[in-house]
Amino acid sequence: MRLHKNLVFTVIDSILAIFNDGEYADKVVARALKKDKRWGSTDRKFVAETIYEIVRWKRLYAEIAEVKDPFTRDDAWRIFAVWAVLRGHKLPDWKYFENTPIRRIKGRFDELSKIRVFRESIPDWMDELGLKELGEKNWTKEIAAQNQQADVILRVNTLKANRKQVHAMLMDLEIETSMPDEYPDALILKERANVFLTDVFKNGYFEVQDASSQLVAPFLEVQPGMRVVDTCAGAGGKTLHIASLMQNKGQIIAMDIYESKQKQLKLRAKRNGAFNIEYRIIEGTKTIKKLHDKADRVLIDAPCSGLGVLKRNPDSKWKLKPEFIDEIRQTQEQILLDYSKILKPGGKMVYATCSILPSENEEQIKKFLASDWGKNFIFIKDQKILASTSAFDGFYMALLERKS
Ligand SMILES: C[S@@+](CC[C@H](N)C(=O)[O-])C[C@H]1O[C@@H](n2cnc3c(N)ncnc32)[C@H](O)[C@@H]1O
Repeated sequence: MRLHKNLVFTVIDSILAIFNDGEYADKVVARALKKDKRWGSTDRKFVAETIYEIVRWKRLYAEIAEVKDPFTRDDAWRIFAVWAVLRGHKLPDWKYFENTPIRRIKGRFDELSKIRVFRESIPDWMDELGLKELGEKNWTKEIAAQNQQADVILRVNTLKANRKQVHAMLMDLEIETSMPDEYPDALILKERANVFLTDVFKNGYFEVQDASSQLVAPFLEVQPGMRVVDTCAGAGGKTLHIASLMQNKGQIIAMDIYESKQKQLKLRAKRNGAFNIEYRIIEGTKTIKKLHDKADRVLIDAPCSGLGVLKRNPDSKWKLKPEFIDEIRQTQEQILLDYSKILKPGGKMVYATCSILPSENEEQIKKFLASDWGKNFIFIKDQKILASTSAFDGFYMALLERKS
């Protein structure tokens, strides 16, 4: 594809906003795509994918381009030139590309590809953490897998239709999907498409949700008629899945500390036709105490480092800080102790994260079970999902039962 100036200018503006102004890549991409109504699907694809690729490979490209944070506009052009050369584009005769050292770029790429932090384009601290927690062999495979572009995966809303029906509805719109055996409600897009624009989406027949994430709600073993508390519901990816598994029978209490996320969940629930959800904002310990011993099932989809979902959020490589991971581990520990009290004796609870670090996952569960309160619980099973073994997001989930 020929490089078009207005598309490339948009990419340059966008990467500067992400790298220098700390903006989130998804928001910047959404804004960039609204810039010019005349752009066709190929143009939009170029803008979105190029921004994400440059974000993903920032450290490698900056090293090859010999530029350092914070980037000037000229630096951003040099980074772009590295991207273009490595992707095999013929550089147009624009002034920004004068004197681009094409052979040197390729040579530096070959050299730096021998060193993991550059090849996989990650900060040193992240590499050290991954090595310490997963060991050399697993970390090397895992970080490589997390640098692949993520598939677009849908979860069929079985309150409205079954998977075959939604597959057919999308086929009518020339959106081809596959139906993986191990994920009963999932449809995987064969080619990327903006599914949010379809009436099938607007009428609530599916949500976009990674395949690994789709394993969490079934892990909780919910049944229609139960009382289920989703303690960290956020915008409700898992709440909506639980609602469909419960066939709208029983009660779901969706909680979070942020009202803005709950607002999104309310809109999604309406679209999905999920009627059995009550909403609560956690304002302090009182909100939790009122629910002590009341639930058949509790889901703790805990806040975490997100180190299992770098495919989807490559800018986390640059935004995440080790201090944040230390803090979030403490939050996880506290949440497990506090929110597990919501469970009735005999009830079951799932603790889940989208992290691949044992210190946020199985080690948190071990610590909980060894605590005074944790002695009231039985460990039933857990599942550790790496992106390198599943081809989907990295996730962890553990099922515990409160003793009767
Ligand atoms: C992994 S996200 C949840 C994703 C959501 N369950 C879904 O499936 O879409 C973790 C959520 O925990 C919330 N959170 C952070 N600290 C919390 C706390 N102390 N109590 C409850 N929720 C908290 C965050 O606002 C965030 O929405």
